[in-house]
Amino acid sequence: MFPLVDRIESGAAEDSMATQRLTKQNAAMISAAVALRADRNADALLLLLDGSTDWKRISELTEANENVVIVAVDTIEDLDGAAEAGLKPLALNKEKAPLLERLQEALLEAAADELIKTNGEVVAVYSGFQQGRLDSISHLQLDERMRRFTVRDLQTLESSVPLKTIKAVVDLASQIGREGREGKAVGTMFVVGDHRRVLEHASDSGADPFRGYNKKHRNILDPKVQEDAKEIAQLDGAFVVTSDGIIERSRQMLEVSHEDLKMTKGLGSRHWAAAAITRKTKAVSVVVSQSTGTVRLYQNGFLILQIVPMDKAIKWQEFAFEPPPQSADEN
Ligand SMILES: Nc1ncnc2c1ncn2[C@@H]1O[C@H](COP(=O)(O)OP(=O)(O)OP(=O)(O)O)[C@@H](O)[C@H]1O
Repeated sequence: MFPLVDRIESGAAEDSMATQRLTKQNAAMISAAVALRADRNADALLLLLDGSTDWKRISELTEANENVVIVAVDTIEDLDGAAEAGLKPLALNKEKAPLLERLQEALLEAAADELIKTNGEVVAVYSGFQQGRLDSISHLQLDERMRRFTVRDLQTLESSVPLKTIKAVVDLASQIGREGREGKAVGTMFVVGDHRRVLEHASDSGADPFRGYNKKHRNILDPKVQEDAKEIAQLDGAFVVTSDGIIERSRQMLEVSHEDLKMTKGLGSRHWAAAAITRKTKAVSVVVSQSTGTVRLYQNGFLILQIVPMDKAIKWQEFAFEPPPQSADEN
């Protein structure tokens, strides 16, 4: 009659799974957040948890049958049973990332899945200071500028490249645009799909660090490969990616004429090349602007999507007090 309970119990018994205990403290914090959500009439409640838990109990505590309750953990396995309990499960795949990055990713994913509006309000509960102990509640007002293409937007592109690949590339590009590398803004380009024809218009701009590796180590859906790509994105040239997500080449200069293209003023040669290659081939290109962090996606020579980055996430470790410059005092 209650297969859900069985599943939670058998799941919790597996050693490999991370769990979040529902202590009295944790339950009290969740109840407080539920009250705050109701008081503020926020769109959703977000529980950022360290692992699997008693989803049925969470569902009862949060009155999930009447409200949008998002439960975010790092791995999909830990969410087993959450959807059946009436919760909205989100796998972040951001293990060991700083808290704010996980929180931001949860909000972005929730907006992309249309669980919350990009200008909505969310009450979030999370462990801000001590793992496993829900000690913090935030009432967040999302920014109008939080734009991320929704899955529906992307589906219009699926004709030439599978949605899974485009989503992974756009996610990676958005991260590069938002985070840069070692404090510096980074611009880059990914040309995805129809790679043989793309390569007819490409030449090496330098030694290609991906060359010679087997496919497993070039799969852009793999988080480790994404980290490698972030490093290489600092170098000149484009990534050429197959439609199933394998980085075929990196550091490629594209040579394509763009005489017949119409483009927004102010965009430079990277953007022109990105648009032009999608005119000559069936590829989709995803460009990160170094100057603004904006991600643009081109298909058939046209701009299809534009994702303006959210305000950069605050990183605690980068906080350092700097006295105001002398000249400011003198003015
Ligand atoms: N044809 C091309 N193929 C691949 N990469 C290119 C091409 N043209 C330019 N780039 C890359 O783009 C970099 C920046 O060029 P440019 O400033 O003209 O581009 P942009 O479109 O204004 O981009 P951004 O907004 O990032 O500054 C170059 O250093 C080079 O790495």
